[in-house]
Amino acid sequence: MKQDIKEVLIDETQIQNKNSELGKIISEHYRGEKLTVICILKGAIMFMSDLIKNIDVPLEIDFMDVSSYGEGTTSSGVVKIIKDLDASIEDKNILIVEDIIDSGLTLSYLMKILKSRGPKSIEICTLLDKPTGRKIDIDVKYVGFTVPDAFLVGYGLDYSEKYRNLPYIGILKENVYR
Ligand SMILES: O=P(O)(O)OC[C@H]1O[C@H](OP(=O)(O)OP(=O)(O)O)[C@H](O)[C@@H]1O
Ligand code: HPA
Ligand SMILES: [Mg+2]
Repeated sequence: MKQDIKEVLIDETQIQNKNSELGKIISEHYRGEKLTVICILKGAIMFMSDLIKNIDVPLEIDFMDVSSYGEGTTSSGVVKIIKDLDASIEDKNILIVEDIIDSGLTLSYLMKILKSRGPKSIEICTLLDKPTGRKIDIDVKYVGFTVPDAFLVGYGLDYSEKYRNLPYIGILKENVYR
C-alpha cells in the first residue's frame, strides 16, 4: 500500500491534534445542549470515531450511507442513499461529519433531504475541504484542513474501496488510477 502513496500530506499527529482542537470548539458550541452526530459512511468512520472522543456534551450517533464516486476518482453526480438514518432528527441538533468535501454534490443533496426533516439545527464538520473541486456551494461550519487538488486516500478515504486503513492522509500516485 505504501508504495502507492506519493506523499504523506497530513500525518497521524496532525490529525489527532486537529481532532482535539475541533472537539473543543464543538463542545463549546453545544454546551448545555444535546447533540446527534451523523457519520457519512464509509469515508467518515475514522474521523467521526476519533472526533467524538474529544466532544464532551451528551451525544448520540447515527449513520447514513450515500455514494456518488463508485470506483472512480470523480463524482458521478448521481447520489444514491444506500442506508438511511435509524432515528428521526426532528427537533434535534445535528452535526454531520464528513471526511472530505470535494465537488460538494454529496452534501448538497444530503443537506436538502435532512433539512426537510425538521432538525432544530444542522451543521457540517469536515476533516478535509478541497475547494478546487467545488461544483456547488456548501455552507461548512467546521473544517479541519484545506487540501490541494489531488486525489487523497487514507484515514477513511478510499480509492476503489482500498487504502481506508492508512493512519494518515496521503496523495495517491497518479499511475495507480490513470
Ligand atoms: O463533495 P463530493 O465530490 O460529493 O465528494 C465527497 C464525498 O465523496 C466520498 O464518498 P464516496 O461517495 O466515495 O463514498 P465513501 O465514503 O463510501 O468512500 C467522501 O466520503 C464524501 O462523502
Ligand atoms: O480526494 C478524494 N479521495 C477519496 N475520496 C474522495 N471523494 C471525493 N474526493 C476524494
Ligand atoms: Mg469513496
